[in-house]
Amino acid sequence: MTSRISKPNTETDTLLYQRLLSNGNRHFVMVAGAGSGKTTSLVKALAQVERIQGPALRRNGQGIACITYTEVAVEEIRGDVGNDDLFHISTIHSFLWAIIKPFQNNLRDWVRNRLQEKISEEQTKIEKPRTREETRIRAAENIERYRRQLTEIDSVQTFRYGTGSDYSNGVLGHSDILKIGPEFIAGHALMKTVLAQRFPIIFVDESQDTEPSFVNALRQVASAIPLGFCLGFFGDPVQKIYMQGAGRILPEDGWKTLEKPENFRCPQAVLRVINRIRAEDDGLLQTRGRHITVDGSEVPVEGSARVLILPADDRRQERLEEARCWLADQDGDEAWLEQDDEDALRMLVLVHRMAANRLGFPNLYSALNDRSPENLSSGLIDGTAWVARPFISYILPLVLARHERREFELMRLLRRHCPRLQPEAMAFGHAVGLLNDLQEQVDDLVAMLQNDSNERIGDIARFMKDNDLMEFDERYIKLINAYAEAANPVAEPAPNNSALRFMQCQASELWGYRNYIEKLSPFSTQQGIKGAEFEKVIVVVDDQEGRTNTFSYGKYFGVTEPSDRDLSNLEAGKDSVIDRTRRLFYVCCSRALSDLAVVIFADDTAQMRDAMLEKAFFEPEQLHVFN
Ligand SMILES: Nc1ncnc2c1ncn2[C@@H]1O[C@H](COP(=O)(O)OP(=O)(O)OP(=O)(O)O)[C@@H](O)[C@H]1O
Repeated sequence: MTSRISKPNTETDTLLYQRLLSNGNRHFVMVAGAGSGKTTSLVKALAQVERIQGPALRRNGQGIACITYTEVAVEEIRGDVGNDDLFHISTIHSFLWAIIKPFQNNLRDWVRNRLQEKISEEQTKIEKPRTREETRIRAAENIERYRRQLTEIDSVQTFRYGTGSDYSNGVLGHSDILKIGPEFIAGHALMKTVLAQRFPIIFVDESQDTEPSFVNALRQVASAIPLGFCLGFFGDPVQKIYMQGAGRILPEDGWKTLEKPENFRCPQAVLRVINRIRAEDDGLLQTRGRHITVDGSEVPVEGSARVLILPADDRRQERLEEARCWLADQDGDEAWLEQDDEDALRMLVLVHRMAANRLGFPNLYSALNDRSPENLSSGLIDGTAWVARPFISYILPLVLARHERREFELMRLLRRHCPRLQPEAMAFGHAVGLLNDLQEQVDDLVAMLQNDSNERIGDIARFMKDNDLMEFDERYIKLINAYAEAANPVAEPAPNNSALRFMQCQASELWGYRNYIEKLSPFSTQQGIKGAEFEKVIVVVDDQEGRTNTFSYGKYFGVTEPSDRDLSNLEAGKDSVIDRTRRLFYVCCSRALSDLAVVIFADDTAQMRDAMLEKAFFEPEQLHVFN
């Protein structure tokens, strides 16, 4: 990661400082293209405020809030400004949660109303004459569940924030927080005052993808408190990649619009490509490009931008590796083969499933994703799914510690998790014998989790339970028993068998999964890398493997027929799958600091080449077809 804070000031930075220090209306919208230094302006402004107003703000117990879209982006900003607690840098969700958490009674009321609302929705389904019998039965079951939850929430002590909602156990999910936060801010005058007092400056980065309801709630705070409070949005409408994002933020009267014409990140070859991509959208043409200092003078970096078109057959994984070898060979640059260095190379895939296939955990992915409950599917992505947690936080680290002979870590993990090492259990036993037994069992575990082992995840869980190596909760014990009793592998995914399907996966799949969530692999999703930058970027385009309703590279490049719905959206000037895919492609291509390669898997490689020639984003000699 390059340090943003030390970059020279631009004219816009100076305008922004002046605005922040003024006594009048300080609200603003900064809008500019990729790599134009919006986040840089943001972190420099944070540092400037800290220098000038920091002591006073600290004395008053106040802070500066900086809200952005992904954890990656939070880390990027933290990397620049450090961990100064004057700055409250967070994702939208954690920001909202920090604000609403103290209002526990209001949260309980909200959940009660939400459940009543859900009951009425299900009731309406039942009452509709054309509703199918099956749906009616399911709706009745849901009503019963919601009614039960209504009684259970009364005994919830405190509500917490988790990945998926589980009201009975006091857990509010991502989507709840996004609803509650803006509602609370917009609906309570006191909340607005408290918010502005606690954070006299609120910056929102990646504002194009921020929930409109949250943007509106903040607008309301800004109108209610025109002076002494500063609301600043930083964004680029052409980088909006989430359906629900606010897009372009229109300034209110008195707000200032700040623009930045240059791109500081991309080398010339990439800048030409992204300018051509953008020409089909708002036509903004960025200038300059990345420069480096050579012999004391600033020179532009040329970089590279290539397209590799490969057949979409069942050898994709090998073909991607071959493509990387080809690039390394062409450039005489081994960095194309990089596996570990996060900043050197990133391969951007459209959906997590593509990474799962390539990293060797396709079944585990399918078990927790396909038709699975929301808490498992979202927990799959960040490693917090309850079925996976013991493996990620204890079992795999234990095996690694043993394998790598890190005895201290091994003991630390066992002391923390193994019931046999708890003081009350130790009081009656023979410590040396116990430790020897434990060592042997951990060795067995290492063998069971080897790549060529045939053990299933459920076998590992049973081993842990039978040998009292870990304390499982009741839900997990039920699952282990269900695994032991299930004679055959589950064939069809269904919401109630995801956890069992997870148990039935090969245990060795856990390693690829761990690499993925611990970010030890060079893969990221195309949506997950907003705000970030890497020396080399490989954008993997594969419509077959990464089928989604939201994006279609085939339609965007013109090799897949648009549907009637796409055509009518286009005709009506509505946001279409083509617009969305273009914006995603723009975001991906604009991440490269030096070299960009777009690897396209195509059914018909010649047709794809023609389509890319027609689009004319890349120089014709930079299109390479491999059959
Ligand atoms: N004034 C500047 N002079 C030189 N380099 C700069 C300047 N401003 C930003 N940069 C560099 O340009 C790159 C892009 O900056 P930054 O990430 O802030 O842009 P951004 O507009 O937020 O990008 P995006 O919207 O594409 O995520 C970074 O490597 C940053 O260090």
